[in-house]
Amino acid sequence: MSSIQPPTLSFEVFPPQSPADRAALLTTLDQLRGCHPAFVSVTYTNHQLDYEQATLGLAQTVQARVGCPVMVHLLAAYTSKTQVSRILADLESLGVTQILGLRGDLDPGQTPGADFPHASDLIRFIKARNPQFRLAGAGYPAGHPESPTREADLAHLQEKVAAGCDRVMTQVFYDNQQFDRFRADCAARDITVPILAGILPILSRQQALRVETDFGARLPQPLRTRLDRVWDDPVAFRAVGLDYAVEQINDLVAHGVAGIHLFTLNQASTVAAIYARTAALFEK
Ligand SMILES: NC(=O)C1=CN([C@@H]2O[C@H](COP(=O)(O)OP(=O)(O)OC[C@H]3O[C@@H](n4cnc5c(N)ncnc54)[C@H](O)[C@@H]3O)[C@@H](O)[C@H]2O)C=CC1
Ligand SMILES: Nc1nc(=O)c2c([nH]1)NC[C@@H]1CN(c3ccc(C(=O)N[C@@H](CCC(=O)O)C(=O)O)cc3)CN21
Repeated sequence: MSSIQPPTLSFEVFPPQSPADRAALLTTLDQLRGCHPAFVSVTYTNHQLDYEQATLGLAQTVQARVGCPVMVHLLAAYTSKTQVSRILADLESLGVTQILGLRGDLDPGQTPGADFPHASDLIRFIKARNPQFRLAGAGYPAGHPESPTREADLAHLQEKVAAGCDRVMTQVFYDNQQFDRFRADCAARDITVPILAGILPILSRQQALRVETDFGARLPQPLRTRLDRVWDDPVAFRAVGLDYAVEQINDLVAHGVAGIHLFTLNQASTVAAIYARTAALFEK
């Protein structure tokens, strides 16, 4: 008998911006309920939205509709200590116990605040104020685009873990060997917390271009070749992207990944397509 734990399966959703988007999201949440997620994460990537209303509002909806634990994203760069303290109190009253502590993307038109220059500063602050929260931090299999070296980036990740993260969630990636190297590098630095692999299926041409420019991911040549062949056929393109994500997940699980975190982009059809082909791999 193998005593190896099956990996966890978790999902990311984001606050909708229109009534039509909200309706689609609710369908997605109903779909997620049937996937028995270990948790669902709720982003805050749009600074135009009110955090309490958008992220905390959606956190409540997920709790009610999916019935699983929620992890909220909290961004350090534009948030003050006073705001974080208020948000932590709100999270406590909502029963949300998990936080992904990020610096977040910098907006060229907006000067970041001085309280939390890096994610580790936010994570340390939360742990000191409220140790019962479970914190996660972001990891970069390809290295963070702003980091001078991969080494520097790993040192910063180590700092986040020392500050109190009990899990690492990776940036999207398409090269599993890169992920395996990242895992080995983490282990060599005594980063022993579970590393959850962030998976974003490439379902459109726009997405293929975007993951490289915005997220610093590299598309390996075999994937490029497969996408190139269907470049002008959106339906076939989507099928290739889904196939690749399923292959990627299978291979990561075969290599003992701690968990898969699927970026759903709030699309029920994406969740359904991936889950139908991978459900047996995960803990229930
Ligand atoms: N993975 C995810 O789910 C999401 C990720 N993001 C990412 O958030 C990124 C930044 O957030 P985090 O990774 O949480 O930020 P971070 O603060 O850990 O790292 C940001 C950059 O600063 C560097 N850095 C970290 N600590 C440092 C220190 N003490 N001294 C000098 N440099 C240091 C890092 O190496 C990296 O280049 C964005 O660029 C974006 O990629 C944003 C939303 C969601
Ligand atoms: N640098 C960075 N910023 C992030 O916000 C971020 C990451 N990395 N990595 C992990 C996840 C992935 N995120 C993503 C991934 C894709 C889209 C995206 O393609 N959005 C579509 C709209 C989707 C829709 O509304 O259906 C877009 O065209 O912007 C958005 C956020 C957010 N997270």
